[in-house]
Amino acid sequence: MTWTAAVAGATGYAGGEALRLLAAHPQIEIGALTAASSAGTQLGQHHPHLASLAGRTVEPTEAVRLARHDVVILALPHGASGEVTAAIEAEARAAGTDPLLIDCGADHRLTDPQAWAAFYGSDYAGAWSYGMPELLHAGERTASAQRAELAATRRIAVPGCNVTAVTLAAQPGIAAGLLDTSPDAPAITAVLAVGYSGAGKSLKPHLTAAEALGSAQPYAVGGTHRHIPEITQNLLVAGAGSGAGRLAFTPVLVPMSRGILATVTAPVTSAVHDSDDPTAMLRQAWAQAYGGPGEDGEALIHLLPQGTWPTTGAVAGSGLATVQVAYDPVARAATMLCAIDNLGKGTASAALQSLNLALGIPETTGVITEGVAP
Ligand SMILES: NC(=O)C1=CN([C@@H]2O[C@H](COP(=O)(O)OP(=O)(O)OC[C@H]3O[C@@H](n4cnc5c(N)ncnc54)[C@H](OP(=O)(O)O)[C@@H]3O)[C@@H](O)[C@H]2O)C=CC1
Ligand SMILES: CC(=O)N[C@@H](CCC(=O)OP(=O)(O)O)C(=O)O
Repeated sequence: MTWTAAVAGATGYAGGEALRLLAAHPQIEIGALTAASSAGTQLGQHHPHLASLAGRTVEPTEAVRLARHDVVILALPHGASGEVTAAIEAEARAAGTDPLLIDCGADHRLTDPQAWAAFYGSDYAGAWSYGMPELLHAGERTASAQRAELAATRRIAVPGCNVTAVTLAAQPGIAAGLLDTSPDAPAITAVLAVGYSGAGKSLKPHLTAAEALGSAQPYAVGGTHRHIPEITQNLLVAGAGSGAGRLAFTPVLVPMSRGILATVTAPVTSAVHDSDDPTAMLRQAWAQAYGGPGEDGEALIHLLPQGTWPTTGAVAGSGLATVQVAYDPVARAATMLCAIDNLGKGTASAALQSLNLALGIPETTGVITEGVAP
């Protein structure tokens, strides 16, 4: 069986990566490609690497063009996609169609309208099923509840890329009750090295080569990044206590086109630091969630052998995440790392996994499971 898929925001980075994967998906036929200012141009002008789609004409983003497809992937600026998804739903109701809608933007991720208002400010568009199949729910040691939800939904919100890296790094320790997230515990701290493509393709002075090459640039410092409530939301789903609400999050732009390396530290419980082998205790929880090195487990999340560290280079171009956890006896903390490609596991691969689950086909169909090196 095949399904038609349209991509809105096709000329952007996230839309382009979704198309790269869809073009190789055996059960997807690519339909309308839409955008805004670039409507009327050919896709090859924007994505010369997408050879099979180079001659396709970019259309305006209009609900009537999108709603006739089986699947619509939206990769639009946040705030824009909420309006477009509402228009597609209205058009689909009128036409008697029921497209699977997958939004790569932030508009449908947050379940708390107040968190949306505090960090985004535009009208709240409502929460959809969260497109992270590996998200652990409280009480789970391997992920199944989120997969079940995605298999039964027609509306999917793809996670933010920084959120994905932090959540995958830390959630096994939360779900196993090994991290101290009690109300008075020290804050969880996340510092991320992030690549430029996370900021989208539009021209920004701080992203020109003259400003960015050879320089590391922190941004959204001091509790202001809009991904903070989304990370907290995930950690609470995984079973965190209210202390997880005091997440200290600092992203730093570094000179690479793609990639995120998240380093997350959190205090461990007394059960961990009083144990004979805290490292083994921590690693066991991560291995249970994802599978240990060389073992079966999550197909796209790899716990590395002890003492080896995730790198962005090893996951570039793929849908993989690599993770590691170490015990810091001086800080009485777990140091947890995760590397992803922001456009891979951070966007398009997560969208494709969710699409596959919702259509009832094997979850990793079309997802790239090997990196590119050097
Ligand atoms: N880049 C990343 O790593 C990640 C991005 N995302 C999310 O994906 C979405 C897209 O991001 P990204 O690809 O980086 O952004 P880009 O700026 O690269 O692309 C934006 C796309 O949206 C189109 N567009 C802009 N405004 C409108 C509008 N009002 N109506 C219709 N189309 C519009 C643009 O068309 P045109 O070229 O014609 O202007 C372009 O195709 C965002 O919500 C982003 O937050 C999520 C995770 C990671
Ligand atoms: C480098 C850079 O600017 N990165 C973006 C992350 C983009 C992302 O995750 O997308 P959403 O907008 O869909 O949440 C940021 O930090 O805001």
